[in-house]
Amino acid sequence: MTTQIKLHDCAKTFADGTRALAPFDLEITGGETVVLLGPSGCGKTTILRMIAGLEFPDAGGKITFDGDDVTRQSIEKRRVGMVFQSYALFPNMSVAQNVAYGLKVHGVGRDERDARVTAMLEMMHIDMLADRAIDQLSGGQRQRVALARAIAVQPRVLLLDEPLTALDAKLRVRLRTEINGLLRKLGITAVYVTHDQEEAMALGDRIVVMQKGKIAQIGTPREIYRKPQSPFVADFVGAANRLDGQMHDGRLHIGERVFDAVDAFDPRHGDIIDQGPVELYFRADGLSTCEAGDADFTGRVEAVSYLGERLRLTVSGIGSMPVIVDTHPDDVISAGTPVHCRVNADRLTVFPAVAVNS
Ligand SMILES: Nc1ncnc2c1ncn2[C@@H]1O[C@H](COP(=O)(O)OP(=O)(O)OP(=O)(O)O)[C@@H](O)[C@H]1O
Repeated sequence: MTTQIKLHDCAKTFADGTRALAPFDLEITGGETVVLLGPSGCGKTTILRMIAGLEFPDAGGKITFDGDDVTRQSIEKRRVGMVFQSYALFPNMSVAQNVAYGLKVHGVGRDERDARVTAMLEMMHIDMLADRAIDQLSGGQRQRVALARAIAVQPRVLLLDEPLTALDAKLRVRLRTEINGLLRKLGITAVYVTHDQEEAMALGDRIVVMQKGKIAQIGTPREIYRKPQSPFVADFVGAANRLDGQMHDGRLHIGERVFDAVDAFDPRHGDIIDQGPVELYFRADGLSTCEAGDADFTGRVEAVSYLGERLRLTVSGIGSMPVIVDTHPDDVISAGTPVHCRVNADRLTVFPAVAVNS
């Protein structure tokens, strides 16, 4: 059984007058994992807390679970499981007691409780830690306990607020993979808050990119990555490069060069940009190094970083700011030398220049 969540016209103004969220609509399909992604203070946690029943939307907002109006329902009635950045475990109870706690509160009998605790601990690979005290666990182990505890009560919805932020990078990636597997296996509806773009891509069926209390874009990881609808989204999901250009009769001009196969779609109006100044956003794969004869531009290598599977060049002289270009890790290129680059026009995202600061 999976739960569909709908938020309709939900805004949030706090008692001190802070407008944390402008009115928005969001539909989460049963069994789906939706990731709320955005910089600090954009309203991610506030949305999560509204779904949990820890905050209520301003008058006029409505939240439903499978069509049932839960807008004013308390957290206890909503049957949500929550996992936070800080583990919020009971330090004076063992691992097993922590996981059993919610079941006890829900009136689950002893035998069933023991069976479920065992199953949860096995699922999270912490069955050998059942009798340990919480303060004898590593950060990663604690977060596994927190997950086991949240899932044990078979919630309708699982809410996760930056659960991996406190962990080191390697553990974060490992636990992220495990959480991903777990969410697929359980088929539970999940809402996951993070400011980490990579984590959002890895976990989300869909990603909701937030900007200053508003939804900037909703889409699959692929859509968000390849078709960002604003410079903000492009920038936030890692399009570090920017060039200025001009559209003339549907063709893209960058300096002296002209490109035909460019998807110059204005996301604000839904029409094609034929004319006028544009800003181009792209990742390292928007440019490739090449022979002089194939080059669109020749720049100068400012810095070289060896990243193992690729060599990353910082190149000046192509636009007003240096651009990042990746090349083969075995290439021998040193700072201070000229480099020839070809534009991969299908990797560019084009925005009207006027949208840059919006
Ligand atoms: N109880 C409150 N009273 C007043 N303002 C609040 C309250 N809780 C949050 N805010 C404000 O609402 C805005 C959104 O906060 P929220 O915690 O949802 O952001 P966030 O995107 O989750 O940020 P972070 O990643 O830093 O946790 C912020 O400006 C925050 O300061």
